[in-house]
Amino acid sequence: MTFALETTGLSKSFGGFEANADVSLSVAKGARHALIGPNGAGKTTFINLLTGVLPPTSGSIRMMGEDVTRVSQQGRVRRGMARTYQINQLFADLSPIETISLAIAEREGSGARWWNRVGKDSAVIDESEALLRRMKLGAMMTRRTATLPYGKQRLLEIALAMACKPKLLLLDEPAAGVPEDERHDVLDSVEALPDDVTVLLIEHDMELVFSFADKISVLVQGALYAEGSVEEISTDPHVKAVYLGEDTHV
Ligand SMILES: Nc1ncnc2c1ncn2[C@@H]1O[C@H](COP(=O)(O)OP(=O)(O)OP(=O)(O)O)[C@@H](O)[C@H]1O
Repeated sequence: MTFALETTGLSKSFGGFEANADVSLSVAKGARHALIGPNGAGKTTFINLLTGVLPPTSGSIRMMGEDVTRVSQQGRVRRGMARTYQINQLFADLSPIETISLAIAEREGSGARWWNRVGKDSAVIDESEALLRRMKLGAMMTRRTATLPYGKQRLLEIALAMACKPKLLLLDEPAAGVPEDERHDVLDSVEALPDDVTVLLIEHDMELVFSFADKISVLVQGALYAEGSVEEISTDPHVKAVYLGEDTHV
């Protein structure tokens, strides 16, 4: 079987400290896979290895069957990998429609040309508007990004990743910092992502993980600790003991 993503024995050491230890994880094509684990378990390090931000100490990464362990960050993006970040990294002075149109034009190889004739390429504008509506940003697409509610800014980050037309989307804590009254917009939008996009979600919000995932992997102290369905992981006494505790909002 060809997986959308497959790591084999992936390890990363910082000095003598092993942040990822022999992680072999397979994400099926079209999966809704969640990676959970306590603070400091090595989730962000793992994403940084997947995206090529950090080189692994050992092990390999395959994407759609191809070994990408030594492929650059840009090369992985070209092969269909997109990520969102834990920290908001948007252009504060642009509107969502400008941000997404620029990303789509860039994808189509006409970034600078499009920028010189803002608003003239109707195919780019149409695709941007459709994407923004799908991400519940339709009513705010012309506002300055800096003035959007925080939850909407997080949705714009996902829309920006989706503008690359990814095959594999890595979502790094999309609900982190989102106020309670905006959380459901994020949950709904993540659930409405297209079926043909494989999604690996890193998240502390267990309500989002349990409603979204068809498979969950648990990372503890850099190593894979358990894997299974929502039912299996949510009822596993060992996982509960090391991670979930009494409260599902860790
Ligand atoms: N560049 C680095 N140099 C040294 N140690 C690092 C580096 N990056 C991460 N670490 C350490 O590796 C461990 C795993 O960190 P990481 O950020 O990957 O965990 P995490 O599971 O994403 O945590 P959180 O849920 O808090 O974001 C931590 O102990 C961290 O201090």
